[in-house]
Amino acid sequence: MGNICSDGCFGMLGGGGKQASELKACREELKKLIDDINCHPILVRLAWHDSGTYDQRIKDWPARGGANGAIRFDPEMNMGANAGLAKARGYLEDIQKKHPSVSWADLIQLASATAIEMAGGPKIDMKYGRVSVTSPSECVGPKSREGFGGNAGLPDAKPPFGCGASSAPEHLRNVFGKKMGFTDQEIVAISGAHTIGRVFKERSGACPFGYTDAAASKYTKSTCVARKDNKPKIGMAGGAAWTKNWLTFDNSYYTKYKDAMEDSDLMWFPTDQALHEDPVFKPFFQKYAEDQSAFFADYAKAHKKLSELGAKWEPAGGFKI
Ligand code: HEM
Repeated sequence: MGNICSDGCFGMLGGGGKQASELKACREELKKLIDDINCHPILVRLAWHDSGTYDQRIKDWPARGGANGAIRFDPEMNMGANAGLAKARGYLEDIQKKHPSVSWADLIQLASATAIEMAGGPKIDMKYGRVSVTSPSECVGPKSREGFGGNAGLPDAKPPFGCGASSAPEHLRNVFGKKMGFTDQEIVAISGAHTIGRVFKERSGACPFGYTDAAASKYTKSTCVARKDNKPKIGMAGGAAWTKNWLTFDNSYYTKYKDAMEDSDLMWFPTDQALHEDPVFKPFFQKYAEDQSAFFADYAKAHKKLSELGAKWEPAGGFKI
């Protein structure tokens, strides 16, 4: 019989103490921030790019990368793949100053999980207690990942792929499989995060749409409605999204991919296309299109895994809030 206390008992016994109550206070502040300025997507991206440096082939912390808060320091923040994310760090800075016992690594992951839920996505079974790195010298270098040309092995949306892969499926498996330890099914599930968010000319440069109404796509102008509750506000106008309701977390990334491929005001990268063309990815893509609850269940598991990659825990095993 499994040990039912392996993770959860810290939470059940009130483990984490002051940190747990401070994290709950942060969560309330995050909810208000997200509701006010609609920054759900950029918070999700910040957390994924903190975790996304993780390399399972490296054993030492923090050299192995992952969810350790290193993205807040310039050596990582200034990597090309992180363009635009300093804005999200700024949002969290004020909250962290008010709650210094909460680690940056935890705050970043809490913000992302809260953003997913607030956009209408699944509740993620998160745990906390991640230790944060404390200085820029603990960041991983852009070229530190064997087989990857830069960005600590974060993915490229289009060729040429920094790992030398000749196709998008091969690139996804190099990044998420070989480096980070995800299965093919988990790759398809976690990619569904693109059901929210946008691409900006000024950040990744991966689309012609940029800041302001003048440079926005049809679906990202300040008059557009994208939230699940249909509130008429989107935060900053501009960029282009994968879905029309890009502040709502649902399975439209899978159900409406043909729209995204055909409509020049929507985004669909070769790495998105790989998921419905590769013979092993495709059945999972179809399953998530047919069954939103299956997507939510698998997304929540993959997101939890991503949020814990490379982390060092205090107390050991972490705690629930
Ligand atoms: C499959 C590999 C992936 C590639 C190639 C990729 C690429 C990109 C690119 C180019 C952008 C636009 C950034 C900008 O211009 O501001 C973006 C945005 C975004 N990505 Fe990904 N991504 C990948 C996987 C993921 C994963 C695993 C997640 C989360 C779990 C994620 C979450 C997001 C979110 C939420 C945004 C929107 C950010 C915003 O609106 O500010 N992506 N991604």
